[in-house]
Amino acid sequence: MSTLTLEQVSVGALRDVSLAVQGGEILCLSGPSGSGKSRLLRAIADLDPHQGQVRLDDMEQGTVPGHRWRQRVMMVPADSQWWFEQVGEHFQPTLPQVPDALGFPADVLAWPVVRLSSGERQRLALLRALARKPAVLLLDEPTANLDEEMVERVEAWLKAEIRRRNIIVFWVAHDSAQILRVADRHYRLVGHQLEVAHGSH
Ligand SMILES: Nc1ncnc2c1ncn2[C@@H]1O[C@H](COP(=O)(O)OP(=O)(O)OP(=O)(O)O)[C@@H](O)[C@H]1O
Repeated sequence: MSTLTLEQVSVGALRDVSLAVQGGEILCLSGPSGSGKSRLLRAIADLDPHQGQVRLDDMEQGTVPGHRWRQRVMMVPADSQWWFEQVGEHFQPTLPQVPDALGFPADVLAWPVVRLSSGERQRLALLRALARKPAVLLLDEPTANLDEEMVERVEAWLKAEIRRRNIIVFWVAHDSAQILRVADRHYRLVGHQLEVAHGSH
């Protein structure tokens, strides 16, 4: 089972974050808007300059090219990017099974990207990331654009996939009910620190 280790990571206002997360574990991050949650995810993905070390098992972030690191340590930003015309083109070479939990009709992979709503983009971005078999998933508010029923469906699907594949997960969330449902650990960004959230389990 893989382990992601952060040693004294500092980015923006956040100082000296040291922790380790195991495969299959979901670490939720919450905190006020602008406190640095996305920046921490971007640092872990090697997308933002930072201090300190990030290691996936024996692979040091600084010793591999960024694109190779991100094949293993994959960020799903709140606003996903799509560069081909059709949805299915983003899933080459192998088209995935689209799980019922995502609520799409069978022909979704043939849809043009321009027709996607923000919630559809978000659900498909999660499917796209999982299809690439990452060791680590960095999820930035992965259900922010979904209605209440879809939030719980997507959450349950994601959680099952994370457990089944032993993926290491950082999950930025604002909703305390969601955090209770999905988190194995919960940290809050407070000033310069990452603090264990009260009631964390
Ligand atoms: N590359 C950068 N250089 C300097 N400042 C930055 C950079 N990227 C983000 N910031 C600033 O760092 C702070 C934290 O931003 P971040 O996007 O991590 O917040 P957040 O906690 O994810 O907020 P939200 O909940 O609103 O998404 C913000 O004040 C933002 O303007």
